[in-house]
Amino acid sequence: MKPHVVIGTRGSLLALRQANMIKEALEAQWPGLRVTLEIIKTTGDKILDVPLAKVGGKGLFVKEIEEALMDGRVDLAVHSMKDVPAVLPDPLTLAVVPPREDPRDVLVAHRASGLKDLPSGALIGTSSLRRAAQIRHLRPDLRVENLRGNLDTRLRKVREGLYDAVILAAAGLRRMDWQDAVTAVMDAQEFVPAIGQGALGIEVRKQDLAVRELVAPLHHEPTWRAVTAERAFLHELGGGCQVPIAGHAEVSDGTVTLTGLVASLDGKIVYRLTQSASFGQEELLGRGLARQLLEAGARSILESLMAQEFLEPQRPDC
Ligand SMILES: NCc1[nH]cc(CCC(=O)O)c1CC(=O)O
Repeated sequence: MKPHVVIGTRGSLLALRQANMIKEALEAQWPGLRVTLEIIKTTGDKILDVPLAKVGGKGLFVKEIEEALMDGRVDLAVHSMKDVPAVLPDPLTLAVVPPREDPRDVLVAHRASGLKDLPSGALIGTSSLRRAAQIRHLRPDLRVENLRGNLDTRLRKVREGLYDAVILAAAGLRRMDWQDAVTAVMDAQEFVPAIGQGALGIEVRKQDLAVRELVAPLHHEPTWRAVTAERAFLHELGGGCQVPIAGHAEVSDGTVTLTGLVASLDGKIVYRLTQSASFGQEELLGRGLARQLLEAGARSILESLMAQEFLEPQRPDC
């Protein structure tokens, strides 16, 4: 057995927490194994004052970590699946997807019990086009402003009253043990989460069989099926962070059920479909749902967004 493995991770509190969860799981599984963390600063961590949709390049939060993997500086990378682009560099692979945390979005509000009772004109902070479009669709009377930064920064800005509310992933708050901040949990059908939200992915060198064997016990098949369907959907749409795309799959009784959504930036147009398929058909399910949404009208939304000069195709979801 390999005596020592190095995990590459971003340096945010959430990324470190997630990397430590995997470190602890590996150490519990393999007594005597030494696991250390190597913090890597990514482009997404360096550029904080620009909306994610306008920061260039794909795999904003993963690229530098993938380089460290390919150089052999680290042996595995722990990512939030929603930051991982649909296509990985050839020498690397997603070896393992551990059990998913709550995939839903939550509202953290200053003085309200949910999205429905925020006063007209209330200011919502989010950097995600997906969240902004869905807020505007449900509550066109609210104001949405770009807000980036790590979880702790965003929570502080609501607490200090700079925003009336923010939308965050339940998973991040739960992993940090900050779920007390949650005002309301959004229904995943009504407010569709990001592709891969709540799931982690462990990326490794394809050829590194020793590391693949070490991480194999952390794999969770149902999560893998759900995330595979969601990512096939994203890939077929050719989309990412610069378009309001959402996708959420659930797994039960041999069936995967996928809901996909494409919206216009202003939230006025929303295309949403739900479909099921049997185990083994996850890729087809995701691709098929994407094609149906494109036919239904999503194609014209995507084309007009791609035509805008600051946008480029194939970017990660956020
Ligand atoms: N965009 C940053 C990011 N990447 C993953 C999570 C949450 C954890 C997860 O989805 O697993 C978050 C924070 C958020 O969106 O609130």
